[in-house]
Amino acid sequence: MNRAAQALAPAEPEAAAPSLDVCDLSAWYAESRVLHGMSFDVRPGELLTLIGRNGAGKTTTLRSIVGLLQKRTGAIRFEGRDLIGMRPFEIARLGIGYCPEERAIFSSLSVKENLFLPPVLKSGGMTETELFETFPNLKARSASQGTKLSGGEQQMLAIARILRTGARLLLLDEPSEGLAPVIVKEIGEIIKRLKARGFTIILVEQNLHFARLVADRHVVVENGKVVDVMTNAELAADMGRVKSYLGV
Ligand SMILES: Nc1ncnc2c1ncn2[C@@H]1O[C@H](COP(=O)(O)OP(=O)(O)OP(=O)(O)O)[C@@H](O)[C@H]1O
Repeated sequence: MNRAAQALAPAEPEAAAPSLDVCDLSAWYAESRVLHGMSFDVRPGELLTLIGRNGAGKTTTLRSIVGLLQKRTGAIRFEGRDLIGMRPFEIARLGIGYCPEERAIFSSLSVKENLFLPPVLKSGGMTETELFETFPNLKARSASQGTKLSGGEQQMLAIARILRTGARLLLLDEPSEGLAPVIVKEIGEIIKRLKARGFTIILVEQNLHFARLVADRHVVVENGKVVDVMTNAELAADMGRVKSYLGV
């Protein structure tokens, strides 16, 4: 292309700014330092997994993002705003939803009561109709008590609950844990649908097979640090690379 044509050519579109940008994040439980300078980013609409051995610091990373660990340094920018120094309720209001590993379903409340427990924090959250369309099993069980639900139904309820709040960035901690393969597949389909609706998702996951089915990129965590980042295609082409980190 000659110079005149170059001058007229449209500029390359800039890569989308990250939705979440974690930079040199360290975090402590009391005096015990668990994260040692974590850095990674997530682009809008992307599904990123955090994978690594037990105790690597994946859950702690999610808890640091949402402010449940207050002793943290570095930067965590969400849509350009630094979350370090903010309280959990302020972070939730920005549109970040956290679904913890223990699911935290209230056993004495019905499905519907559990669903409506967290307040709507931001506009754009799913309506009851949309939620029950996305989670038909929950509609059938809407009057059942939390204790009567299967593990898979509890997991679906825990995810559905944060979708009502208006969160656009979802942090999901091991949604496949302890569930039968057929239920894991259903959860995978739901996560794919949420991604198709434009949610940005960070998924902590030990189940590599599940992670491969839903993710765009994978961040490998070891001893509170990022030791590798790979696209889903790179993971599929070289499973040995990630298995060596996980020791499986
Ligand atoms: N409440 C706590 N107080 C003190 N140390 C903790 C606490 N929770 C976790 N840790 C420690 O922090 C480290 C990281 O734990 P974390 O739960 O983030 O790991 P993980 O990668 O999510 O692994 P897992 O899959 O086992 O949950 C571990 O050494 C763990 O023992």
